[in-house]
Amino acid sequence: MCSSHCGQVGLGAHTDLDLVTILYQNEVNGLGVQSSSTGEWIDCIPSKDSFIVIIGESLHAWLNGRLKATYHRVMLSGDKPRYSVGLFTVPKAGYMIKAPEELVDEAHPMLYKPFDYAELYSMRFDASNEGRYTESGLKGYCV
Ligand SMILES: O=C(O)CCC(=O)C(=O)O
Ligand SMILES: [Fe+2]
Repeated sequence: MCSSHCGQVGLGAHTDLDLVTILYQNEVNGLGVQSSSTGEWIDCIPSKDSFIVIIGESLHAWLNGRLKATYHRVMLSGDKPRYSVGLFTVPKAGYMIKAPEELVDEAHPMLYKPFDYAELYSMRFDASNEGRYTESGLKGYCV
């Protein structure tokens, strides 16, 4: 059975800005991840005792694009409440995120200029919070 909000977006499509996010949810699904190759949305159906690991934009930049930041969203379904807790790993303010030399060469030019995570974060999550769902906070900020 599906209530009136079924199929509505609970949390819009976004990437996380941090390094890595670790999510744990109750047994009500709703999280979807987008395939970076096909654009297709894939329902995430974790087993009861598993964690979901999401690559954030900062790790994507630090690894000079070797891993992609995952677009994800939450869709509403059913009547049971969904609970989800997240551990967001973030660099301390003042530390610069910069791809190491080993990952930068002619075939892999540096994708992003070095940046301070705290500044990137405050740009996206300003008072309006509108930046939360911008395409990529990182691209606007430090390409
Ligand atoms: O509710 C979830 O499982 C995802 C939450 C999320 O993507 C976020 O807080 O950035
Ligand atoms: Fe997220």
